Amino acid sequence: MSATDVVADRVRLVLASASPARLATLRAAGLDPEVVVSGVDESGVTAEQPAALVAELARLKAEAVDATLVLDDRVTVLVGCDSMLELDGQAYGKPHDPASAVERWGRMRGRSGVLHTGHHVLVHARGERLVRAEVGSTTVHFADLDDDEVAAYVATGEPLEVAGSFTVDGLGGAFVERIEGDHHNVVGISLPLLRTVLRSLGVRWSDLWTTSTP
Ligand SMILES: Nc1nc2c(ncn2[C@@H]2O[C@H](COP(=O)(O)OP(=O)(O)OP(=O)(O)O)[C@@H](O)[C@H]2O)c(=O)[nH]1
Repeated sequence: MSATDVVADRVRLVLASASPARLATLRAAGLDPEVVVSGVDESGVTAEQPAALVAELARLKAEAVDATLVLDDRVTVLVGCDSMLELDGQAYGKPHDPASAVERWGRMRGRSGVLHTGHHVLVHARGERLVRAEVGSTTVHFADLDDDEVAAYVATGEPLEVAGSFTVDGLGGAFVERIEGDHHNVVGISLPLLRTVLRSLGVRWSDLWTTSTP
């Protein structure tokens, strides 16, 4: 299947993620994915390295949703993702509770970590099932917050349910001094990485733009 075989009105894009940030990122880029949440229990999954962990979790999510899809004659593109912050060799997902968020910021502030996002991409076309997985990694340099700023940020609740206890595009933006690598990879899905992966699987990025693109 060549890239020219895929045309915008015959591509179904499925985002296997509950992440509002991933959905918003894809929509802002002119795509209109169908969201199917995997419900995968991430708690028991382990891996040697943080990058391998996000790759495995992205795979589990994508495969879980793929198993439920009813394919039709359209090309179906399915994307599963997982993000974690690597700090001192350890992988950190969502802190969930304020005490954990405060403790982590105590170790993040004034230092840098690597936000890894696993991308697991499946393409169904002409009876073929193509797969490619890649991990995007972005170095994030954190501001040296004082204790009051950490407390105030945690009190907003934002850090509790995001990987690494921070956002680069939300309230946490003021606490990210610079990054080395892709911005959207930090948010939760790397657009340039996805473009490259899809092209290698015969899907042209511009064919995914919806006709309703503003
Ligand atoms: N807006 C924003 N969200 C972030 C940022 N960093 C991490 N996140 C979010 O943190 C969450 C990481 O948890 P994941 O397990 O990867 O994804 P999830 O939200 O639980 O959704 P699933 O893919 O269904 O598991 C994702 O929703 C990311 O979009 C950021 O800088 N900005």
